[in-house]
Amino acid sequence: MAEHSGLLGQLGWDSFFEDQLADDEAKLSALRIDGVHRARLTGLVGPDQFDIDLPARTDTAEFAVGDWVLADPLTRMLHRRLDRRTLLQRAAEGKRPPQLVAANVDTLFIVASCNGDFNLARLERYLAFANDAGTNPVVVLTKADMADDAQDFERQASGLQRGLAVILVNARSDEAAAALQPWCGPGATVAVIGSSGVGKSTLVNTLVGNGSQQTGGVRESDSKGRHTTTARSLHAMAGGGWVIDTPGVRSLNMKDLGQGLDILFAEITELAPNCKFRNCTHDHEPGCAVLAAVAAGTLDPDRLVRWRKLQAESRG
Ligand SMILES: Nc1nc2c(ncn2[C@@H]2O[C@H](COP(=O)(O)OP(=O)(O)OP(=O)(O)O)[C@@H](O)[C@H]2O)c(=O)[nH]1
Ligand SMILES: [Zn+2]
Repeated sequence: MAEHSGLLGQLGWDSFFEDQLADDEAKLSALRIDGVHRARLTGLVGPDQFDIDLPARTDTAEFAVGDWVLADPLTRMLHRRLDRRTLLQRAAEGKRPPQLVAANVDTLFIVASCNGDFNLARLERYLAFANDAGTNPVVVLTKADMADDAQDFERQASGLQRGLAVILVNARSDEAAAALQPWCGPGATVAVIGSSGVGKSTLVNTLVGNGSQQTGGVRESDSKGRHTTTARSLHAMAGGGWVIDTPGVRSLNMKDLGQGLDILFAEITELAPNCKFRNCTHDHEPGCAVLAAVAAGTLDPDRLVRWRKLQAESRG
């Protein structure tokens, strides 16, 4: 697969995927899935998009945009999907399995704006979701150009999780792309989530560049050399790397977000072993280290209330 290493690397290929190859798989092509349809998958090899030939009974619902697959280099017949580094998924109704939304996203830009819609509990849910998916969350606070005290929003968001990066931007300005460049660049994959109207489209357009919603010069041709038009889900960013923007990512809602709480609430998680009872709910129990921390003023009582609520939901 050496002949592809440059192009593959730009698409996000690295040793995590390379190490999964068996000896007899070295001659296969690696493609990055950029389109998942009912009976069809498309994948990128460098800048070229191909239809992937699917064996009978392949369920495309088992694939997500951002997945890496191996295929025959000539026929593009699917061989197998590689293990994922990260996976964004949505809770389904009832006992149905979760719906796959995007795979191998390195960084999730959680977008909120510096105005009356700003809501810490909502940000916590998005953070829990990012943690659960295995992605690195970065909070992007838009409309900083319209706020009287944008730093105050930044301060509040920064307190939500240890080591959390919080970036103030005007999503309409190219400076936003520069500020987010540490998480972009060749080989990086990002996705953007957040409530309606916070500036997700605006931010994606700024990251892609040139004011166009275009796709970074991706050519479209199927295995027979026919040109096809497919809604693109993986957009090349001007500074390198890819942003996944799909209806699936955009419509993630609160119901989908209730896991990954241990990382988000590390200050609570770390106190719990000091509680007298192993199954302490930090609500009323004697000898509770968490309640003691609240009483001592070292733990924010609002955080405990929100933790309890999310905890109950995630068990729900
Ligand atoms: N001044 C300013 N306006 C912004 C900024 N970000 C977004 N906007 C404006 O806010 C409005 C909503 O932005 P969108 O990008 O459509 O928001 P969205 O999150 O994609 O919204 P949905 O499609 O409903 O999910 C638009 O009019 C943008 O121009 C910003 O940082 N500063
Ligand atoms: Zn306790």
